[in-house]
Amino acid sequence: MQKTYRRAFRPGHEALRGVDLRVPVGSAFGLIGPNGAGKTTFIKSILGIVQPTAGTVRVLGGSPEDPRIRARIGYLPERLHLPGSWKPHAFLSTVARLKGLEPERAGIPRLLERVGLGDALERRIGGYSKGMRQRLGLAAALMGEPELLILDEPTDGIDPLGRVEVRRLLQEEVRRGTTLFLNSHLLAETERVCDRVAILARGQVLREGRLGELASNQSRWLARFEPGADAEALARAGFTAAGPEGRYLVEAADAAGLNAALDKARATGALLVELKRDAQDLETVLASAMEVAA
Ligand SMILES: Nc1ncnc2c1ncn2[C@@H]1O[C@H](COP(=O)(O)OP(=O)(O)OP(=O)(O)O)[C@@H](O)[C@H]1O
Repeated sequence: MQKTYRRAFRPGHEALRGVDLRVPVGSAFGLIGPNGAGKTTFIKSILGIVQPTAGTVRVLGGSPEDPRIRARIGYLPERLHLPGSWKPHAFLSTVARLKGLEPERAGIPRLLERVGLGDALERRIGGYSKGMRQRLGLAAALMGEPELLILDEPTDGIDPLGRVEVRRLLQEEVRRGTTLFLNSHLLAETERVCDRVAILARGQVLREGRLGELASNQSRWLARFEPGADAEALARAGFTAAGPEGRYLVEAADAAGLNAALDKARATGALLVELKRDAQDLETVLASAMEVAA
C-alpha cells in the first residue's frame, strides 16, 4: 500500500512507500518506528480515514469503508476530541448509540470501572487530566467488545501504575480473542503486550515478525557457569565474559557447534548451570534495524 499526501504547488509527501503487512487474527501486533515514519497514516488507512494512493486494505475480511466492518473495530485515536461539558456516562452513551448499541445494555459502568474512572463519574470531562481523558478514550474503544482494537499511543499521559493497569486490560482483551494493533513509542509496553512487531521507518517496513524471533540473536548464546570457572581458559574456548555471576557469550551457528563449544568449556572444569539464546530488547532491535537501513 502507498500513501502520498498531496500538497498544493509542492511535490506530494510519500508517507507510506509500499507497505505490505498482514496482521494475523488473534495476535497482539505492535507497530514501532521513529517520528514521521508513517505509523498514524497506516492506522488511518486501516480505518478508512485515509485513502491509499495505491494498493488495498482488507480488514476483518472486508473493506474498511464498510460500516458493518467498522462496527467490529474499536479505535483510540492519537488526538482525542472529547466534549468538555459532558460527564463520562453521557459521552459513552453517545458512543454506544453511534456503535448501534443500546446505552443501557452497553455495560458502561463496568467499562468506566475497568479503565479506572470509577471515582470520576460525576466530574465533567473538561476537568479531566490528560491520563483520565486517555482512559475515557480507551473505554470508548473497548465498547461493544470489538474484534479488532486499534490503539494509537494508548498510555500517553497515563501514570506508571495506570500503565500497568492498561497493559493488564489489553492482555485480558487479547486472551478474550481480540486482535490488538498497537502503536506506541513505549517500546517496553510493546514488548510486554505484543507477540508480533513491525518496524516502520520512512514509510517502509524494515522488519516484521514474531517478537521472540526479532529479538533473539539466533547464533549467540548466553551461558552461565558455576562460580569459580577459569575465565581465561573459557576465553580460549570461545566464551566471552558478559557481566557478573559467571555469565558468558558464545557464538555457534548450529547445535553441533554449540555442543562442541560447551565440550571445550567443560574440559576447562567449568560447570554449566544455565544456557539460553541471547535475547535483545526491542530498543536494540529497533536501533540495529535503523542502522542497517541508513
Ligand atoms: N494530512 C497530512 N498532510 C500532509 N502530510 C502529512 C499528513 N499527515 C501526515 N503527514 C506526513 O506524513 C509523514 C508520516 O506521518 P505520520 O503521522 O503517519 O507519522 P507517525 O509515524 O505516526 O509519526 P509520530 O510518531 O510522530 O506520530 C510525516 O512526514 C508527516 O509530516
